[in-house]
Formats: sequence, structure tokens, C-alpha cells
Amino acid sequence: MSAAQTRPRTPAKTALIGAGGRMGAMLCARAAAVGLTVAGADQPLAPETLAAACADADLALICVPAAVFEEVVRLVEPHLPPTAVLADITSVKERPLRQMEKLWPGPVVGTHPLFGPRPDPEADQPVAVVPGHNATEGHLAMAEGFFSALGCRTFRTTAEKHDQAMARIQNMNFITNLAYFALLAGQEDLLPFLTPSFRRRQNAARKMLTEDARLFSGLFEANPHSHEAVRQYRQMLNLAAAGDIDLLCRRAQWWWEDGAGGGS
Ligand SMILES: O=C(O)C(=O)C[C@]1(C(=O)O)C=C[C@@H](O)C=C1
Repeated sequence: MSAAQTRPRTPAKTALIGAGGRMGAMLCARAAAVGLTVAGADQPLAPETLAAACADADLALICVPAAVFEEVVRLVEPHLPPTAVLADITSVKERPLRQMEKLWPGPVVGTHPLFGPRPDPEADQPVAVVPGHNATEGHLAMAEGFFSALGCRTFRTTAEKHDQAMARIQNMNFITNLAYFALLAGQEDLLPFLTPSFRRRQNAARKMLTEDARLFSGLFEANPHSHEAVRQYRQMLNLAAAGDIDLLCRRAQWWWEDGAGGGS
């Protein structure tokens, strides 16, 4: 936390929309477990349901997929008290922030918990926090307070920096696995040759390319920086094709140097 940042402030009441979804249910349960007042709402988002959830809320957290995000904000917004902070947890930040700012004249804050619905309770649980329009220090501190109360670590960034980072961390992680396993798919002649290191990579990629493939494809499409990240990766492949493997190895070592990439 920088000197200019206010201490996290716990919201008096949080309306959590999408409480039946995997992330929404996890956040609701954890918030209730630490004594926060949370009113969850899920489909069908009838006016009465939303009115009850949003009454007196000082924070509304939208936890719904990007595909229905704008439609849900339209339904929620008329029920919010005028001073409520409207926030989201979407894995991209530029587009949802624009959508919230278009529909809600009050304070807007974007967040992205950088973990899934079943995080290791012992692990660091970082949450990116992005100031949107009309968000004062106090409003940001409230969104941060929600996540701090759950034991998460918050840090601030901008929507553009966030999406540029996620294009490389999340989307390229997916795309490089996808391209590699798509390339080798159906080549039965390879099966007798599989090695332990190949199997380690195959195991590491399994969840991402099977049960989570639609999630990651959606994140790739929703991020305006995905294609640029693919072009940068292609430059690395060009170096490999030209035989500059030592150069690539030296660069890659950064991740395992002391005090650098934080890898183990
Ligand atoms: O927990 C998982 O398995 C996840 O895939 C979570 C994961 C990721 O690791 O990329 C996926 C989407 C969210 O934006 C944040 C984290």
C-alpha cells in the first residue's frame, strides 16, 4: 500500500450479483464467514430480488460472465443507492469499466481476483484494483476492504496495464498450450515416444484445455491486447527458427534467478 492510499474500509453491506456462480458463491461464503454483511442475488434477476439485495448497499459487486455483463448492470443499476460503489470481478478490465461507467453515474471500481473459485487457502491471493470514474480514495478503500477482510492482498493498477498484463500472463499461457497440443493432436505415431517431461506439460495443461477451454477462449477474445501478445510470441518462435536458442535460454533464466521472477 502506498503512502497516499487509505486503509481498507469494510463495506457496511455488499450486494453480490451472480451469487450462484462459482466465483460469486465462493466470495459470498467467505465474506459471510468473516462476518461481512452480504446480500447475494442470482438468476432470475427479478426487480424484487434486486431491490432487496441492493437496498442500503454501499458496495455492489457484479460477478457474472462478460457475455451478460452489460445486461446485468442495466438490471442492477436502478436499484442501487446513489452513493453505492459499483464494482466487478471480470478477468478483463477495459471493457467492463467502460460498460459500468456508461450506465452508472456513481463511483465505479474494477477488480480482478487473480485466482479461481477454489484457491489454495495458504496461497497469496492477489486482487487487482482499478479506479473507475468518480471513485475517491474512500470508494477504492471500500472495494479493497471487501477483499482484505477475506484475507486477499489488493494492489492498484489501470485497466490498460491490467489487460496488457493479462494478455501475456493468462492468454498467452493458454494460447501457447493450445497451439502446441493442437499441433500434435491426432498424431498416433507419437504415442510410443512420450517422455516424462512431455507428460508433465500435458498434465499441467489438462484443466486449462479441457474444462476451462471456453473460459480462456472468452478471455482471449475479450482482451484487446491478445493479438499483440501473439505477435510478440511469434518473434520468439522466429528466434528459435533462426537457431538463437542460447539467447532464448538466457532470457528465460530470468524466471528462476534469485529476486527476479519469483519462481521456485
Ligand atoms: O483456478 C484456476 O484453475 C484458474 O484457471 C483461475 C484463473 C487462472 O489461473 O488463470 C482463471 C481466471 C481468473 O481470471 C483468474 C485465475
